[in-house]
Amino acid sequence: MKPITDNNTCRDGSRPYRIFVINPGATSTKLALYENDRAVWMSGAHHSAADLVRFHRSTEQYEYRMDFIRRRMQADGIAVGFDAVIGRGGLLSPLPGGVYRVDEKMKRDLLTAEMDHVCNLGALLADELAQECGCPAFIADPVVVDEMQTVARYTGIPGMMRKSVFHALNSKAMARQYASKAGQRYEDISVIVAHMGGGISVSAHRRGMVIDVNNALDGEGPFSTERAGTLPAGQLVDLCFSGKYTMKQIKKMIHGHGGLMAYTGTNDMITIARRAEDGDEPCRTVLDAMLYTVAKQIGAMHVALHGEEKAVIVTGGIAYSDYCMKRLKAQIDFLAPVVVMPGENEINSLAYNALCVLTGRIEPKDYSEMCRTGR
Ligand SMILES: Nc1ncnc2c1ncn2[C@@H]1O[C@H](COP(=O)(O)OP(=O)(O)OP(=O)(O)O)[C@@H](O)[C@H]1O
Ligand SMILES: CCCC(=O)O
Repeated sequence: MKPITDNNTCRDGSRPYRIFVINPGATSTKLALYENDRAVWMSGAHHSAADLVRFHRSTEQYEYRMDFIRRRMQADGIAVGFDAVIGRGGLLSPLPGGVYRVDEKMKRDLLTAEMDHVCNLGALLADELAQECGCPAFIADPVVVDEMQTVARYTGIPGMMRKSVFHALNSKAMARQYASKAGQRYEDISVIVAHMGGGISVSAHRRGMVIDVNNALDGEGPFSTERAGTLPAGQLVDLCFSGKYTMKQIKKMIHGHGGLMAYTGTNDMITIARRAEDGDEPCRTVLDAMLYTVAKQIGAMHVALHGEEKAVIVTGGIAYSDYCMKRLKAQIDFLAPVVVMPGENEINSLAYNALCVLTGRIEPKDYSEMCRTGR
């Protein structure tokens, strides 16, 4: 994170800003307390499948996650007294990137969101803690950031438009970090970012705007450790009408039990890569196939950017895998320099965004107003 050197204390200059960060993930909750740009407390845990199996929709996990947060805070003596609370943004209406104040409409929209993902809880959890201490709650660069160019929105069926749903927060943060290290502004360059986590999104960033990206949640693009990616439409239709599966079962094949999980029985890339390296031929072939779909998607974004990208950034948990990175790079390094930035920077960038609001460097956007006027 870029260090803050000016105007980074409370308005009266007496103490640093206290920013509480909540990042609910599919199988984890990550928490942090920042004083200005410094993390003074970090906590979090993996939630086991056994713990989560009783919940049908992610929003049903609200009490469970809030209880987890309070227990972690209590255990480490973190009192509720903050200048801002910021959470990961959820599946709202499509929005331009930026920081948004949590408001009543946002909360209602998250509770009734068509698409289900636990990131829908970020704003709701943040709001409860913020209300308790009378500070503002925010989200930043939610997964629905939509800056797609018009031609990227079309499908071959009128009325069926593509949606921009991707790892916006981390992808933009990594692209900014790359630009800053190269002595440039994110707003002045083009880059491709491949986020390889539980889902995989490959986004084309042109001068600060993501002009095209695969919908990582809804059957588009590469297949991933647990998602099916783009499927042959005709065969999918046949499967849906075969009478063998319920809608819920088909959705599970696409999202959750698809991809490498369906072929290998695990969604853990560490295990899968080890098996491939140890000579498990079927495992190696399907992993190669997944990496091939990622490489092809990167090629597509290269075209979207007219080949003007300064780099292809590869990020997310899978970017830690030397095995995967070596095999991916070999397929794409003729396009542009490949920069591997493993892991994710979500907690850090959420805190940074909140600090920018508190210090007046970012004007938070009004979600309700944005929905009403489209601006
Ligand atoms: N050191 C590592 N080597 C190889 N793979 C790793 C390593 N660490 C994590 N992974 C893999 O990364 C994947 C998870 O990545 P990440 O934590 O970015 O995803 P997530 O937060 O669960 O989902 P998403 O990023 O889609 O929201 C898992 O398949 C995990 O096995
Ligand atoms: C769409 C971004 C979140 C995910 O893939 O899990």
